[in-house]
Amino acid sequence: MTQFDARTVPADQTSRAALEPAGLDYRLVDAADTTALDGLSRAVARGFLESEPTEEVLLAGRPAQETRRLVGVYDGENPRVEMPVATVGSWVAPLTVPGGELPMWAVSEVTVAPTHRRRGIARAMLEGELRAAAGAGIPIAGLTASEATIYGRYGFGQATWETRWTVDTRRAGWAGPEPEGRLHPLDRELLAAALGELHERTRASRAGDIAGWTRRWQQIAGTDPGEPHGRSVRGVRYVDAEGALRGALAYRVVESEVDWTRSRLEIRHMIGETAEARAALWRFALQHDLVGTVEAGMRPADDPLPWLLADSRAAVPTVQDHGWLRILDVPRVFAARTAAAPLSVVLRVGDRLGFAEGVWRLETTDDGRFRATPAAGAEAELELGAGELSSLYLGGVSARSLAEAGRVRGDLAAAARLDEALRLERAPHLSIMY
Ligand SMILES: CC(=O)SCCNC(=O)CCNC(=O)[C@H](O)C(C)(C)COP(=O)(O)OP(=O)(O)OC[C@H]1O[C@@H](n2cnc3c(N)ncnc32)[C@H](O)[C@@H]1OP(=O)(O)O
Repeated sequence: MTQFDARTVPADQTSRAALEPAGLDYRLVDAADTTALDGLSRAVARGFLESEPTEEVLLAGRPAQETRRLVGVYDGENPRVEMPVATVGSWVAPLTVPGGELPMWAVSEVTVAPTHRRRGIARAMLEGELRAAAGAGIPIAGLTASEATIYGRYGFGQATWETRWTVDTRRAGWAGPEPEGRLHPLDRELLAAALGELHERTRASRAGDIAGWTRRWQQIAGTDPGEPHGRSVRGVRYVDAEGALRGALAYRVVESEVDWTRSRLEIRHMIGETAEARAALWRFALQHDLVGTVEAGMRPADDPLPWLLADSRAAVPTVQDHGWLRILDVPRVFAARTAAAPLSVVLRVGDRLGFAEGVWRLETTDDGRFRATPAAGAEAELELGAGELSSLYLGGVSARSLAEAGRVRGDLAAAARLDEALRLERAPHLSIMY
């Protein structure tokens, strides 16, 4: 799928007008103007509590920034004129959905300077992003959030979750298969390349994943100059019995000063194209010498890890929201999705910003997809908000759970039918931060 270039979408005039009376200038940043680009990147680093970026770090960040639609909000009284007081960066990325792919407006780099917080700047920026995306015909937006409390108000809903594992390696043992392939150490440059290659080959197999980009792999592999622990990153690859690359692991070992045999191995990223590769990489981490604890974040909800261990209680999971989605075009997102069971249900969707608002008949087609059509006048069986509909879309949470929490209202039998149709074989999963 050729991706739409978000940089061609002009600044949203409603947001511009909302901020102007406060002396704030909301505008697109021209990435060819390196002073403006670096000013924005410095503001992003401040917003994300990072140290002041060096020239080398700014230079390394430019190629990725240049591909994004960057918005800065400028305060004319600011002594650093090139540094915005608020930022947002977006691009259009392919999002894997059950049965295909959708162009997704990826929202990132949302920051407001601590001196300018809670004056409605983030609201203007986020609503501006959604209007820009919808106006450009992009049917869904997505993001990963620093806090779970920020984005529900704009109609985003949690759609994928990450499991963080903490494993006591002494207790774990191994009950999984003995892989037939081989492991090889990789230096960091090769590791970045292997992660990028494997991600591109595997991302279509999990609903909720999106395409990566070069700098993301360089950051994970530790070759990016902005990575605080870059030089301590290590890598291995797994090749199958035929010699084909099937998996890669980026990790770091943090030495224990009190007991050298109880160091901590942090998994920064693990990709296995096959179950065998995933098992081999887990086994490598768990049996690493001098390691007492293995930690791994951003793992899917259905990771087989506990089943690979002799003692499943050695692996302790913590679950947290990870990927958030925001449906902008109800008929298009559902037409892109396959269904697990036949369905016909009427939904009333509330959306303060209007994009998903309405009464919709959601049904399945003869070719096993969904079809959403306006059904004004029909009696709604379920009522929910745009955020809840976005959470349900990938099948990662059930309508029945949301109904129990009061987030979906109406007929529980209709909620059960909706769940049957949205159900997936594999848990949806987003494997990177963006
Ligand atoms: C996709 C990403 O980039 S995730 C990264 C988000 N950024 C960060 O975490 C960096 C640090 N934080 C910040 O820069 C800012 O605090 C932001 C961007 C989170 C919020 O910016 P602000 O301009 O202060 O928000 P704004 O004034 O527009 O608030 C809009 C609404 O969100 C609420 N809100 C803002 N921040 C938060 C928060 N952290 N938690 C809960 N509610 C919040 C406000 O109370 C307001 O509520 P309302 O519905 O009653 O109007």
